[in-house]
Amino acid sequence: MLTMDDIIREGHPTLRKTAEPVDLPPSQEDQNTLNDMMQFLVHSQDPETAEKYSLRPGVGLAAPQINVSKRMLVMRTTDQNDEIIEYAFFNPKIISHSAETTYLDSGEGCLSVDRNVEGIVPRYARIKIEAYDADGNKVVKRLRGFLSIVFQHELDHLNGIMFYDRIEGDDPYKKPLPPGEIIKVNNDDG
Ligand SMILES: CC(C)(C)[C@H](NC(=O)Nc1cc(F)cc(F)c1)C(=O)N(CC(=O)NO)CC1CCCC1
Ligand SMILES: [Zn+2]
Repeated sequence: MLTMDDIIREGHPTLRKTAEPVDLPPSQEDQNTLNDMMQFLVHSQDPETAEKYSLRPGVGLAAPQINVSKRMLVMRTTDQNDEIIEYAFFNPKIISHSAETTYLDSGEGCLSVDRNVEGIVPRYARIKIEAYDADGNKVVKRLRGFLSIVFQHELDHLNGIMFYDRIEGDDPYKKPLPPGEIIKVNNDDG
């Protein structure tokens, strides 16, 4: 089973690489890896197992975080109706998104980051995604809310992006403008 020892931490070069697409239909090895990743989330969300193995309660995990530079990610969380939602995807991508952005008031953390980083992480509020499930079947889904945030955080890991890359350096708590706001541009040769 995967434990925190298998999760690489910031500074490890794999976290800054762009992960390679997975050949489809997926190999037995890639299917096993995706399953191991989902089991990590299941174990991390079970209080007894999490305590026994000192697991942080994960809601998402991307393959580069276990030093597998392949385009695979898993998510396990509850939706608006408090139902458990499990997504295990090969070659996920965002095919369209809202202009509107959203963010977690508490900011974000990461299983690969052993420190608190303050600040707003702007994410698209609603996204339409395309991916291939554990059996290699194409899925198209629309995500919003927390599910949308988790997916975007995990997808960033496939492109070598860490959540704090998206925090505005000068003003970490700067709230993103709602779409349609007039943005004043200084025409400095005017
Ligand atoms: C790093 C950790 C803090 C364990 C984080 N969990 C988390 O954010 N849980 C959470 C947040 C809520 F807003 C409400 C709630 F019920 C539970 C997490 O698993 N990840 C996954 C990760 O590091 N993937 O690479 C970080 C999250 C930050 C935003 C989305 C994923
Ligand atoms: Zn992360």
